[in-house]
Amino acid sequence: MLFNKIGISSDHAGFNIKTFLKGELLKKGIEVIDFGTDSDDSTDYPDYAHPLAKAVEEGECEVGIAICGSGNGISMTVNKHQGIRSAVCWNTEIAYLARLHNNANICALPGRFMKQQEAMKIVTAFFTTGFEGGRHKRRIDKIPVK
Ligand SMILES: O=C(CO)[C@H](O)[C@H](O)COP(=O)(O)O
Repeated sequence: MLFNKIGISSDHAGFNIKTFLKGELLKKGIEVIDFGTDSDDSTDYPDYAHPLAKAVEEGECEVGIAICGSGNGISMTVNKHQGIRSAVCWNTEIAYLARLHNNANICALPGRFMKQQEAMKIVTAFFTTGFEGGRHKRRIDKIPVK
């Protein structure tokens, strides 16, 4: 893994996968900061997305994992933060490209559409891939609204 301090958050639909991923990452000796939610009771994903995004933006966490049912709502929310590039990663190739080409700093997962082991393979691809830079750096520099 390229990162040692990871933030994680989810809504109720992502809670089970969050719990599983957190356990697996801790077993690997990675520090995990959990921004909730803390059960599968119905919640609103922005309440957990914004604290994660802030922590990644401010450097408290190097990168993050954000999980809701489809991955879309929580990814839309964290992407409102200027310093965040979140990608919905639904397979290992997309996760690899999100890092290699987009230098994504949050891996968003569709918790209702993947099994736990699949989610772990996806975050492993994300957290073991570096940014290629070059032409991709020029492009990501053009993403922020001036
Ligand atoms: O995927 C999501 C947002 O993108 C949410 O997890 C989903 O909308 C929650 O739905 P419900 O309140 O019906 O459990």
